[in-house]
Amino acid sequence: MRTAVLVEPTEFELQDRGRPTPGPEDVLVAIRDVGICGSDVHYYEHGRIGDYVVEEPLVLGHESAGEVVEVGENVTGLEPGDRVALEPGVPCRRCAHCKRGEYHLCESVEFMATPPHDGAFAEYVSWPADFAYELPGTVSTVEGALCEPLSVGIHAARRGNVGTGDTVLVTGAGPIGLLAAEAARAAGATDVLITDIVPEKLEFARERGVDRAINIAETDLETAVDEYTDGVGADVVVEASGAEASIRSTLDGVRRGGTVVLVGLSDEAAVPLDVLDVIDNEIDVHGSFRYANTYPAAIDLLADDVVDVEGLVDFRSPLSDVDDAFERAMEPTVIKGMISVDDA
Ligand SMILES: NC(=O)c1ccc[n+]([C@@H]2O[C@H](COP(=O)([O-])OP(=O)(O)OC[C@H]3O[C@@H](n4cnc5c(N)ncnc54)[C@H](O)[C@@H]3O)[C@@H](O)[C@H]2O)c1
Ligand SMILES: C[C@@H](O)[C@H](N)C(=O)O
Repeated sequence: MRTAVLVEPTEFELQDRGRPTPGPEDVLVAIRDVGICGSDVHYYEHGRIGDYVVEEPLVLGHESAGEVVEVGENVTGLEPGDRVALEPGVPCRRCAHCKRGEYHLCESVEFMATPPHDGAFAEYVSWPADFAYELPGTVSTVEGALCEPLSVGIHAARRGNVGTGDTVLVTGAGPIGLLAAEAARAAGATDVLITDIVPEKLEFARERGVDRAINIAETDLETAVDEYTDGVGADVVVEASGAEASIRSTLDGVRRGGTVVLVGLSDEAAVPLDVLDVIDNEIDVHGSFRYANTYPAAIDLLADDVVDVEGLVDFRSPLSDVDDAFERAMEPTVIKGMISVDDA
């Protein structure tokens, strides 16, 4: 099977690899669509993300969906011909975190395209059937693949306990910020504000329906949020840029007694936050890492046309053009590039 393998930073090789054989609990999936995530681009450019270092050739891509072509002998509920979205992180299912339902925190999770685990830029992937979610007829495999970043957004909204009537400020209008904003809206937020420093990103966010798009390169965040909220501040701030200045400014946007959810991954592990501000104003600061139990909700949001993920897609490239696709994905105005594996 054709497989795009990152052999060196900025160098993919199209290899012919053996088609995997599904184990008794697995499904063999003919991959159709795979999103290019910022983390894929980071591995492509730098060969590492923090402590995760690409030491052996690695197959990237963890936002994927396709068609089941074979099922293991113990698999029930899925059959050849079903279209599925693949949840990329498979936990041990036995540890205390798994048993509490927070399986994304499992220390033994194997996450696609995170060294040393291969991802989905390949014609076939064998995957545990309980992490393959059937897509209804109205949900495309492009949408199925983008259940992954949508899941990050849903989890962030859940971590922020976003509720009916809330005002939510999202910082950073990349795919994660946009989908966090739309997940917040779906959770009941009636006012959604977003920031960025790239005018095209802000214009796009406006077109997708945010109530206020703030260019933080030109406008003071606190002033803009105060103006919108009559000096109260946002109930929930979701930080989705990873920029240090933005992480620090979350406390300027949140109301007293509100919640800050940190999603964006800073290049620096330590970012100063004013803890006296946190204490005095009783701010809840929550980390948000990947997701658990979100795929069914993501699929429902797509099936019900509550969230439009296809509108985020700037281009779709065949697997054979993976190098070019990654170069395009790095352009600052691009939101989402996709690889169409079956078009190769
Ligand atoms: N915690 C998790 O589970 C998780 C999952 C996926 C991604 N992430 C992280 O979330 C962040 C967003 O991911 P993405 O794919 O949307 O990235 P992205 O780079 O496409 O988007 C980030 C956006 O932030 C904007 N930005 C930069 N500086 C800013 C500032 N000072 N204020 C406001 N906006 C600013 C950029 O212009 C860009 O539009 C990244 O840091 C990524 O690593 C975290
Ligand atoms: C969650 C996922 O989108 C992220 N890129 C990760 O590797 O954790």
